[in-house]
Parts: sequence; C-alpha cells; structure tokens
Amino acid sequence: MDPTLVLVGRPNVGKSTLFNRLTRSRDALVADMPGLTRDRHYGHGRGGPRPFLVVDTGGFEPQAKEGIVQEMARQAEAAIAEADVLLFIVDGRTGLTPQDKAIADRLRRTGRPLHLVVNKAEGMNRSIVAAEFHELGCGDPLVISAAHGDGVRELVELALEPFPENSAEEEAEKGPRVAIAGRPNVGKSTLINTLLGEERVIAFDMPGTTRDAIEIPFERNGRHYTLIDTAGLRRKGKVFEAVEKFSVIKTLQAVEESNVVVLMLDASQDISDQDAHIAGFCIEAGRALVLAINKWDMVDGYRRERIKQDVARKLNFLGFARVHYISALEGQGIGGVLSSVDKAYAAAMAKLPTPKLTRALIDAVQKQTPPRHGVFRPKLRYAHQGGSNPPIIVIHGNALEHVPDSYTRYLERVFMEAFKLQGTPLRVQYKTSHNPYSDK
Ligand SMILES: Nc1nc2c(ncn2[C@@H]2O[C@H](COP(=O)(O)OP(=O)(O)OP(=O)(O)O)[C@@H](O)[C@H]2O)c(=O)[nH]1
Ligand SMILES: Nc1nc2c(ncn2[C@@H]2O[C@H](COP(=O)(O)OP(=O)(O)OP(=O)(O)O)[C@@H](O)[C@H]2O)c(=O)[nH]1
Repeated sequence: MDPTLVLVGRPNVGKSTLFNRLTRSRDALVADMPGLTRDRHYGHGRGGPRPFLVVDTGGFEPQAKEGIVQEMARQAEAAIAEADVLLFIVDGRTGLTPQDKAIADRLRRTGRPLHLVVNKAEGMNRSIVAAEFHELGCGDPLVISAAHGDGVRELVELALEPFPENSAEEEAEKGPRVAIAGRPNVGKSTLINTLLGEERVIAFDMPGTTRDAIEIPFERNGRHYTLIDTAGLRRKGKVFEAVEKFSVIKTLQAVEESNVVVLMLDASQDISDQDAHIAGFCIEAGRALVLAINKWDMVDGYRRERIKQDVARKLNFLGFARVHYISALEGQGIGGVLSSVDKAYAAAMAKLPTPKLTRALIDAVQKQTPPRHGVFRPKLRYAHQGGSNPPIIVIHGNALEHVPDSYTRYLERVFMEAFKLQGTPLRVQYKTSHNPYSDK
C-alpha cells in the first residue's frame, strides 16, 4: 500500500507549490487529455524512492467554527486521520506565528509521524531560518524551497524512509487485482456483495490494525481475482459492509494497488466533478478501466439516453474503456463486467515484442509522416516496450522532442489497434539519440 503524505499548514505558506512539485513528475507522464479535470488536492507522487500519495489540506484553520472554512477543516481532519506522514509547512520568511503554534499542538496530539518543513528558504542560511521553529516541538525543522526545489528530494526520502517498496511481484498468479471505485452511493457495496455472494470467496485474513488494504480473493468460472477494498469492508454474517463512508484516500490507494479499476457511475444522477476526479485518478495511475453504469433497472429510456450522452461528453478521455450498463442490486450485467476486467487486464499486461512494435511504427510513419517543425523533421526509428500496466512504448529516433501531441495520439491509436489493447491507457515516450553521425 502506497504511503500518504498529508500537507498541513496555515494559508499561504506554500502548500500548493509543494504539492505541485511533488506530483509534477507524475503529471508529465499524463498526456494532455482533453476534458480531464484534475483534483488539486489529491495527487500521485513519484520521483522519491517509491510511489506515494500526496494530499494538500488547503488552508488549515483548527479554530474555525462554521461555514465553508469549517467544512474544509473537516476534510483536513479526515486527511490527517488517514495520513501515514504529516508534513507541517511553515513560512521561513514570515517566521513563527501564533497560528503555527496552534496547528503544531493539534498535529502533535495525533501521534502520527510528523515532519516540520520550513519553506521559502532559498538563498537563506538554513540553520538561522530553522532556529526559531524549534520551539514548536515538532523535531528538527527541514529547510526547503518548494518554489526552487531545494531540499525537496531529501524531504521525500526522509518522509518515506519507514515505508520500503513492496517486495517483488509474487502476486502475478492471483489474477487481476480489481478496485471498485465510485462516489458515495453509486452502489459499490451492493456490487461487491453481489460479486462475492455469487462467487466463492476464498478464505482471507481480516486485518486488525494493519494499514494494509483489505484484499478479498475470489473465484469465478475457475478464474482468480483479488478485490481491493476502497472503504474498509467488514464481514457481517453473509454480507460485507463498509466500515467507513466514502474515503478519497482509500480510493486513491486502492486504485494505485489495483491492476484494473471498475469505475461505477449512477445512471440516475448526472456525472459530477467527483466522478470526473475519480476517473482522473485512474488515468493518472495509468490503470486499466471498465466503466459500470449502475442502477440501470431504475431509469427510463430518457435518462438512459441522457447518461450515455453525459459519459461521452464529460468522460471522453475514458474512450479506451469498455462500458457496461448494470444493476448491482438485481445482479444484471455482472458477468460482462468481469469479462471486460479479464480483457482489460490482458491488455494492460500484454507483452509487446520489439519487432512487431517496430513494424507497426514503421507502417504508421509510412501512412502518415510526422510534420516538419522548422528545420527539424522528427525521425522515428524503432520501438520497444518500456513497461506494463499501463503499457509504455518507448520510441527511439532523432528530433523526437518536435513530435506534436496530435501525432502521439495517432501513434497511440495505431498501437492500440495493432495489439488489440482495449481497456487500458497506453503511454508513448520518446528517446532521442544524439548520434552525431545520424542523418540530419
Ligand atoms: N520565495 C518563495 N515563495 C514561495 C515558495 N513556495 C511558495 N511560495 C509563494 O508563496 C505564496 C503562497 O503559495 P501557495 O503554494 O499558494 O501557498 P498555500 O499554502 O497553498 O496557500 P493556500 O492555498 O492559501 O493554503 C505564493 O505566492 C507562492 O509563489 C518558496 O519556496 N519560496
Ligand atoms: N435500483 C437500484 N438501486 C441500487 C443499485 N445498486 C445500489 N443501489 C442502491 O443504492 C444505494 C447505495 O448503494 P451502496 O452499495 O451502499 O453504495 P456505495 O457506493 O457502497 O456507497 P458508499 O458506501 O456511501 O460509498 C442503496 O440504497 C442501494 O440499495 C441498483 O443496481 N439498482
């Protein structure tokens, strides 16, 4: 399970700046997807020793009693409660404020691992900036500049030290790891119960106080799956019930831990920002995806048309995913969802041999050459596979930094078709060789 770093601090200390820096390298992998809105407060971090999640709590006001500020405080409290590591950000230029002291008291009481981070310290003497913050009693201050990146790598390494990378994949034979994601009330628990009620649940250990996600292995038609829980399921008699209501952090973690996400939408509701944000997490994580539009039993023809249009319009960046119209309650359409999970998993894990990739690339270039950019004409020479889940295709050649995004989209479509990769996103990366003898 990937650790979650939660950024806390009073307004204007640089939390968003740090958040953006921590999540940026991951962003760069996400091709610009039209229509994809990003959640500014939850992100995937890379660039440290291992993957992690970052939550920005926004301006944290522990004193707030009412209104929007109180609602924000409630969400911040929830994030703090689920944090693996708290990063308490203060402003090295403004210096120590009474509000910092109030926040420090609050955070110390959580008993969570806590690092005090003094920001905006570029060009300043580290020990002098740090001095006055010792009195917060949050340990040695780490001095950084979020804007310039100074000290950020060290900060991440230190924060993640207690969380070594999961040991290598002994898991492969357990079949796809499936997360069922969706906003509150779409019917996740109902689907899980329908799935597990019909199928054989293989005995599993209920975690006690461990931070691990609950994983429920089950079998259907002789195939194995592992369900990754998004809500802290508890078994009560024959059914599972959610221990917590919807949790963004649990959802993010489950998405990250899974191979395939079943994203549930509610046919009786319009698609909301929250739906789009959850879809965005899946895309950022590069997960294979199946869309399940639930409660199909309770909507009439008009709504059915309307939700189809809504999906096409608001979630057009999920065009690679198969769509199923289901009723979790009545058990309609579940088999179709699982068979799409199998196909999406196969696509996400596909082995793409270099000769076949290169052949597909050369055919694509012959059909349509990349446009000239000034004096540069990008030359695409060969391709190999750089990873799976999502499949990454690395293209080698010259002047590849001048390949326009639209051409990359074209290549993605070509590879998707050549290898029948429906159900998974695909990433194309370029490696320009700087060979002085290569033709210009
Ligand atoms: N000099 C300097 N300025 C910084 C640094 N990091 C952030 N800032 C500036 O501080 C201001 C506040 O930064 P934000 O990242 O928006 O702060 P925040 O804590 O997210 O603020 P809220 O969204 O109000 O909670 C901006 O003008 C940033 O450009 C830094 O490392 N050095
Ligand atoms: N008509 C109909 N109702 C459904 C269906 N699936 C779920 N529901 C109802 O929708 C409500 C919410 O379902 P849950 O399964 O609790 O939703 P959830 O996504 O787990 O909700 P959270 O735990 O809040 O995240 C319940 O009243 C279900 O009975 C369906 O296929 N058809």
